[in-house]
Amino acid sequence: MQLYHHPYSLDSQKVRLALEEKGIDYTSNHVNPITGKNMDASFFGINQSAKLPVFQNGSHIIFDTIEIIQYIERIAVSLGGGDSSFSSREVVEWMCKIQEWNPKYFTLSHVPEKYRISVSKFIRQVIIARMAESPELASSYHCKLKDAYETEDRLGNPEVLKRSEEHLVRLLDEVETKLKETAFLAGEEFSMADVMLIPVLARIVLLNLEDEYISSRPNIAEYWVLMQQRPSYKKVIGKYFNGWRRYKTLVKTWCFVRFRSLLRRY
Ligand SMILES: N[C@@H](CCC(=O)N[C@@H](CS)C(=O)NCC(=O)O)C(=O)O
Repeated sequence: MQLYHHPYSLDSQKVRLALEEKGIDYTSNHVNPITGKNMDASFFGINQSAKLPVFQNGSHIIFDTIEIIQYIERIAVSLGGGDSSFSSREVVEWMCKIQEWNPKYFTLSHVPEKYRISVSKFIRQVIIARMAESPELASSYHCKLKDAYETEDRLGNPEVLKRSEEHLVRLLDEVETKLKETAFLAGEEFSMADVMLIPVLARIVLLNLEDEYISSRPNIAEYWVLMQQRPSYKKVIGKYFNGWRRYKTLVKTWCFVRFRSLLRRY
């Protein structure tokens, strides 16, 4: 089984947490969207949305995060390990609710403009270069290019950012109320609903917004401390984003983009 993912990608983190929690072995393939690796024809040819994660088991390829997690559950049940069961309706409802919040505009609006504009310009150049190399994929590359320009436009619209923030606040308020009653999001047991929520909280922390969104909600704050102690969290997220490593990962990616841009090597 192959997983195409990146440690920065929030949906990739959800799938990797599920794989770790269920104890499923897989081959890990890093595809960094910030350096435009998702636009390489070898990856883009099988996934013309260029989005991560992608899960492949033989000829079976899945692109949707929730579908991948449900497939992982089926594998775990067929292997019959310790914690192997299907998600209840309540768990699936929470999974869908969390997946409805798109972190894209919220994240980009908190990245300093200087970095955001350079990366966006770099990615557009990468798309143009890949389009010239693989003309048979030109129409799909063209869609990605259009998407990149639209993202920039939408980031200039305060309404878009306001809606994204309001959506996150509604979600967190609902989570806060639920965690007053139960230890985990969908009851007294850890579930795939928690797997979906942990990367959202980790993203908030990565953007230095913990005080505003987490510390101000005591039940989430307590839950977050516990979640960070799980081995799956440490392996999938903590390892990349704790202490100095957080800067190492970011600086490495930024240097790659700057260097390639200076050399005009896309
Ligand atoms: N297929 C995914 C989409 C996941 C997604 O939006 N991935 C982001 C990273 S978390 C991505 O790959 N963005 C790169 C791009 O759009 O080019 C789903 O479950 O909805």
